[in-house]
Amino acid sequence: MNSNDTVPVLELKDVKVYHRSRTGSLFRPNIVKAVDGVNFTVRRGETVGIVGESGCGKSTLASVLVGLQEPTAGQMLFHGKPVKSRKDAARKQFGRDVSVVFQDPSTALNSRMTIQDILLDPLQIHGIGNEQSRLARVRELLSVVGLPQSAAEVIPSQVSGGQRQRVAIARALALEPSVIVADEPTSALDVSVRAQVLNLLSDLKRELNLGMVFISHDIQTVRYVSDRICVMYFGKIVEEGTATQIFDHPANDYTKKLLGAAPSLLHT
Ligand SMILES: Nc1ncnc2c1ncn2[C@@H]1O[C@H](COP(=O)(O)OP(=O)(O)OP(=O)(O)O)[C@@H](O)[C@H]1O
Repeated sequence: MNSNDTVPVLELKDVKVYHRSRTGSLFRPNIVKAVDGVNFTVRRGETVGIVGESGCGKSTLASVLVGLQEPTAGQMLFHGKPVKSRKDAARKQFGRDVSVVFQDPSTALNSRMTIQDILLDPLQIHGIGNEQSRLARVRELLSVVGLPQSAAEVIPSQVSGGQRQRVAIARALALEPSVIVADEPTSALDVSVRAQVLNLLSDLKRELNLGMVFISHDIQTVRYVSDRICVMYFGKIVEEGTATQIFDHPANDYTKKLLGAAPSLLHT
């Protein structure tokens, strides 16, 4: 870890995301506290897992972390500085530095573009290099995620689900981010390829000194990849610790319940 790694790439301070629910009346709306006062950090070189049941606010938190959702209250810091509105100049750097891998690569990738064009897209949008260097970067990205060079020529539906998620990971890496937010990245995949994709993410984190936010409803999967685990319940982080602390000495009743209900690794 060098000195830059001591400042979190992303930090949330008492972040809240509240929605008006469809129930309730105009005068007395019901408020859904999707994220309710979350403090969170992620640094380069660490994987922070966020685990909790469906509806606890994981995806909302992910969308705040990648800049898709403005918090109702609280603050997000990027390399120690507040991230302001979408028009803020720092947002461009933010867009390069924080990338996302979604649950389902079938919907996350443009089905009509070749894999080469999918990987060229972020490089072109950010005006990186020339045509030749961009094509070289595509070849490098394919190799980094363990895909054959021939994959460049085909469209996403012509490769397997696991390979499609590798394409999504390659796209997330294209701009050399500091942090990747992976929201249920293995849940839509066949059980037989989940461990391969998890191992790829862990290897990339180590080799590229990435920060990783790994979000899943499955505590065993989170344990497999995470250095630190945050347990989420009804919009709040109710417990945080290393995998050993959480698994061997859970302090919170909800964590204990999650552990009690945890199915065997990677098989949900
Ligand atoms: N735009 C919205 N309007 C109203 N309620 C919302 C909105 N977005 C999310 N919610 C509610 O906020 C809560 C948290 O949702 P979120 O999708 O973040 O949870 P989650 O833990 O990711 O669940 P899942 O794993 O099922 O996606 C849920 O009760 C959800 O219904």
